Amino acid sequence: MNQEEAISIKGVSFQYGNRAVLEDISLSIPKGGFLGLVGPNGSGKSTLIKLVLGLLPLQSGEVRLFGEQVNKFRKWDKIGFVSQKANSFNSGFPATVFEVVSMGLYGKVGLFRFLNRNHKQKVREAIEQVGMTDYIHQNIGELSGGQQQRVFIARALVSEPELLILDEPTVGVDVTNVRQFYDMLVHLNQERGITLVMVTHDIGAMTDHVTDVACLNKHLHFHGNTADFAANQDLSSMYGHDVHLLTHNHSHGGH
Ligand SMILES: Nc1ncnc2c1ncn2[C@@H]1O[C@H](COP(=O)(O)OP(=O)(O)OP(=O)(O)O)[C@@H](O)[C@H]1O
Repeated sequence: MNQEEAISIKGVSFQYGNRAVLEDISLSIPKGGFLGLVGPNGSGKSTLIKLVLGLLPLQSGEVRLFGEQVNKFRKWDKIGFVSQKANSFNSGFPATVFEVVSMGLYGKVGLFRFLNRNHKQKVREAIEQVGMTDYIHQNIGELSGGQQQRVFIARALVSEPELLILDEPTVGVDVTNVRQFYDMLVHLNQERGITLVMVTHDIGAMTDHVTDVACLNKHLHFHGNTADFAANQDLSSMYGHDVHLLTHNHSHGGH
């Protein structure tokens, strides 16, 4: 058992009915890492995340969180999760940014109206960490997709997690804001030391920011640092990195 690992996955296979979707996955994420988990539609990414979060029962293999087996793990406030379906509030939803982020403390304080000064300060700090202080009293439904995602990250941050798992957080975020969004994640990772796992299709922006990449398609095809991923021509083109290189060259005058 290694206490330096936030997540340790060993020999995990999973099937829905008799259909195998994960086969013999072994992958560990050190504390302080920033992993991008990539793979095509239906490759098993969400299934793997659900197994890590204890939302699906293990069929074979082992998952440990901070050294503890997932089925015995109890310190769920160490782990934040933001799903791709998070930003689905309509414009009439009657809750402000402050109220939505406060919900991240419900596990601790029971009800919103019982928030004490210390809790309110934590809520304000989480909102500041994601750069949304100017919108603190605005209704969540009136914000853009990218702004809503920031608010959901603040809600996950308010209980001061050590590990944050993000499932396709840039879906619905427009291209110009994606880079800022990644910059914010890098800040959380480097300045706050929060371990990040990010499931994404967005290979281009992702490889500029994460430290490690895992490529999943039922099997784990690759796990290593970003430079090794980029240097592997077969993997890069299979998982879309060539698209990024073309765009990159173009933005430097098409040389
Ligand atoms: N509850 C379920 N019952 C049966 N099959 C499922 C279930 N959930 C997912 N699957 C199937 O398992 C496979 C893996 O799904 P999963 O959601 O893990 O993939 P994914 O990589 O997250 O996909 P996407 O990128 O499209 O979100 C898919 O073929 C999917 O149809």
